[in-house]
Amino acid sequence: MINAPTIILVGPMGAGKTTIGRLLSQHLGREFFDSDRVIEDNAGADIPWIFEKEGEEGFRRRETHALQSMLEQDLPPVVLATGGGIVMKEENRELLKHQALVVYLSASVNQQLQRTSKSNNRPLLKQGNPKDTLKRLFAIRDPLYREVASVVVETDARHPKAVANKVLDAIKKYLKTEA
Ligand SMILES: Nc1ncnc2c1ncn2[C@@H]1O[C@H](COP(=O)(O)OP(=O)(O)O)[C@@H](O)[C@H]1O
Ligand SMILES: O=C(O)C1=C[C@@H](OP(=O)(O)O)[C@@H](O)[C@H](O)C1
Ligand SMILES: [Mg+2]
Repeated sequence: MINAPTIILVGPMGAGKTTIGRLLSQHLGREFFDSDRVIEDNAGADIPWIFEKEGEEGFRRRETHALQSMLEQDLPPVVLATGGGIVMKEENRELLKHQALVVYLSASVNQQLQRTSKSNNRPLLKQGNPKDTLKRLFAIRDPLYREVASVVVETDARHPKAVANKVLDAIKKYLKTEA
């Protein structure tokens, strides 16, 4: 068990935030949340529906609200997976930097493409060429993920369990240097 604050996973679509977050929460005996699920539960609708009816702007408003309400609650430390675009708003980045231990799960564009190709629920990858979109988003967002993260873990060609172990090791190392 480690004595860390709330752990928040950031990174691009397909980095494995949802998958690794769940594994980490099980390992740490903590509750697991995913901001995308919180948004869907609050809206009573899924993400494609929200994008269709309210546009990306509406989704981002809901995302900030979900992040704020999660971090404002006086919960014991949890594991929170976020959506890939959470770093786009400065107010979100400020919350992330100051309220949690943030882990950036990084992945190459090819790996992101492979991992996102099986599902149909990411509206940003439904318009245009998905590889070009992922490349464009990576150029904008990679520096923002690095800005908010205390720890960066590369996920390419690693089984989810191996990634989760790597994250735990990286967190322990980070906490030691902070102590
Ligand atoms: N390290 C990994 N190796 C292989 N497949 C992975 C890995 N991490 C996640 N996946 C798979 O990739 C897909 C996307 O993962 P997900 O956790 O939803 O990513 P994110 O939440 O970052 O978009 C899922 O099908 C998941 O099972
Ligand atoms: O990168 C993004 O802007 C998005 C990522 C998605 O989450 P995942 O990163 O878990 O796929 C989801 O929040 C939404 O489709 C928008
Ligand atoms: Mg996810």
